[in-house]
Amino acid sequence: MSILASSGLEAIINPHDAAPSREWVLGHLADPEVRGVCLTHSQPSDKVDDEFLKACNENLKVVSTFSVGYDHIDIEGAKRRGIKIGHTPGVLSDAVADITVMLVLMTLRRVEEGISLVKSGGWSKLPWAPFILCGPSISHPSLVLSFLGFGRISQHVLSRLLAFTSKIHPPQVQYVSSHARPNQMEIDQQFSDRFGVKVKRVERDQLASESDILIVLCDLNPSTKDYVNSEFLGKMKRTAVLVNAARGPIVNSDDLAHALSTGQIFGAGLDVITGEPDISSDHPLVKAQNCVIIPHMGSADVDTRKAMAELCVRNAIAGAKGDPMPAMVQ
Ligand SMILES: O=CC(=O)O
Repeated sequence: MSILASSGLEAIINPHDAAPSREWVLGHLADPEVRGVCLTHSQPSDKVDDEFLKACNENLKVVSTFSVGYDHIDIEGAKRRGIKIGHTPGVLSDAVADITVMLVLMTLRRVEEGISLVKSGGWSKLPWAPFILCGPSISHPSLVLSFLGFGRISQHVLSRLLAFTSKIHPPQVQYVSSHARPNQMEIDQQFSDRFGVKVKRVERDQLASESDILIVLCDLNPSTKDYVNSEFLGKMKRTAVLVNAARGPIVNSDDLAHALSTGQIFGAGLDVITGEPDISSDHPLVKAQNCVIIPHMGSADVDTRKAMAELCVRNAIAGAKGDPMPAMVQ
């Protein structure tokens, strides 16, 4: 029996194999029989804003998002109305870490350029030379590997990347987190012991100027929006690569496009981009040969999506019944 069937609750399911209209969503929210709603982070119909919250009938107890991120939800507004929020942390960490590592390697090794060369028929015209299509080495002896945000997914990425970096000269690992903790040295020592390399929290300037590989995996919130802007990019090494697998607006797209076209940084790998999914083929970042862009598919493996679906539904059922939710946003 499915989790839903055994819950004794009834579900109203979007009948179309496409995003529902906003009207359809808002219309159902008003129904006093509706106690909870499952939604995603990627559809305009699913934005939990003032309009959404005002449409909710007063018996609605829970909004459960099929995502770990919840920047599409007005958390404070929901709390004021007594609505709990569920999300899907943990179950997607491996899948997102896999795709992040893929973007790191593709960006360093100029795979975007290589693929376009083959597809455009340009390969046979390319004279071979020792440094043709070469990029910075991931096993470079003084590699600095950095993270903007060092939560679950970043830590999964670090474990994977350490399989590629030099064993003789291990990389230095640094990260920025929202604020230093009183026991920061102890925390960093625990990370260092766990990963077998030196891990330390640094400030923004150091993150910008010292990174060879910078991976963005933090929440989008007012303090991280446009965090990577022209001033930040201007401090980065010309050989550095940037990977964003978190949310588009953390990296300013215009500033990144400029940094890539002027050689201010070596390359970028993006699973997310401001304005997605409405990104045209003449967007400067899409056109940039030193930028790999994929359409926000970090968690897109079958087992992960099944696990996310299950957690999302379990959160909704528990929230609707007033039971403790498996993964509630605090
Ligand atoms: O971006 C994906 C998610 O938040 O799950």
